[in-house]
Amino acid sequence: MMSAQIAFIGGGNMAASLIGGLIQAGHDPKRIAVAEPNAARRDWLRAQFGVDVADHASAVLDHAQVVVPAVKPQQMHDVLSGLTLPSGCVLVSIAAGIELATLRRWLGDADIYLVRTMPNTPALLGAGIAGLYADDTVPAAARDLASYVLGAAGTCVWLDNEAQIEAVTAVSGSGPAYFFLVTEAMREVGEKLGLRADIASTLAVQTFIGAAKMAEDGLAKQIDVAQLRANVTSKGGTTEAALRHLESAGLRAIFNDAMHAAATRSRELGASLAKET
Ligand SMILES: NC(=O)C1=CN([C@@H]2O[C@H](COP(=O)(O)OP(=O)(O)OC[C@H]3O[C@@H](n4cnc5c(N)ncnc54)[C@H](O)[C@@H]3O)[C@@H](O)[C@H]2O)C=CC1
Ligand SMILES: O=C(O)[C@@H]1CCC=N1
Repeated sequence: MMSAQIAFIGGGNMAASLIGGLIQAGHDPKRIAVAEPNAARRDWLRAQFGVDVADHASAVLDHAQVVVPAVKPQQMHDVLSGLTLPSGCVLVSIAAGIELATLRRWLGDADIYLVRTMPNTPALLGAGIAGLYADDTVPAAARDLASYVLGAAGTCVWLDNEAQIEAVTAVSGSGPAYFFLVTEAMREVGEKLGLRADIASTLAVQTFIGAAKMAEDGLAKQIDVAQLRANVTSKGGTTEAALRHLESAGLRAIFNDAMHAAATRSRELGASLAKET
């Protein structure tokens, strides 16, 4: 698998995260080719990763065993409908919302295997998690290639049905942003409480990192995050005062609404793009 030729169409945030993960896992950068229309971004990709870059998709598809279109969902139809894909390759979709049936329609009668996935940006550091789905027509070898590309950048979870990708999008695809927002808020309040900006920022980010490491350790040792939270919360203490406020202000309901909005948006995106094309 380390010798697989992998083509990315689009070299933006998510492509860079997956490429970073692959290279960190030892994949030869010369066996990764990226098509990216933006010249400054091409220079950055070359300098950062040592991968082959081109300005056009057709220039990166030669001998590709895996093709990852990493453009915005709204650009996907134009990009895919103009492509001649190598026969037998695996197309790994990372696009939010777009259903396999729509992708298949856009690709016409291309003789390829389709895998729909939802990764996340911590892939850049090998700390990603992705949900993957393929239908019964996709053989094990093709699934293994998709697992290799996303697994190089973190953990892979295969799903039972395609609709579950929407839930994955709401939890882990968009999820890093929720934690970043909380960290931003904590940093701002730290300043309001009298800390220097740089100190508030370091405290908030390092707390996020420390809590994430404890949660990871808990996952391995089967200590639930609710238990970890309880361990911080002394009876009658400061954490209890803060958590009581978060709970009574409806934090769980806010997350419920926010994550349902993400899942709904995924469905809407898919439906509107399917209708337009
Ligand atoms: N950013 C994230 O956290 C995640 C994004 N995704 C999915 O990844 C895909 C890409 O998203 P981002 O990387 O965030 O977007 P982005 O905007 O950072 O990257 C898109 C890249 O595609 C390039 N591009 C535009 N037209 C092109 C064309 N015709 N041919 C080749 N390249 C072209 C752009 O110049 C840009 O560099 C989307 O479909 C999104 O749903 C999935 C999971 C997480
Ligand atoms: O915001 C988005 O649409 C993409 C998909 C998941 C994370 N970013």
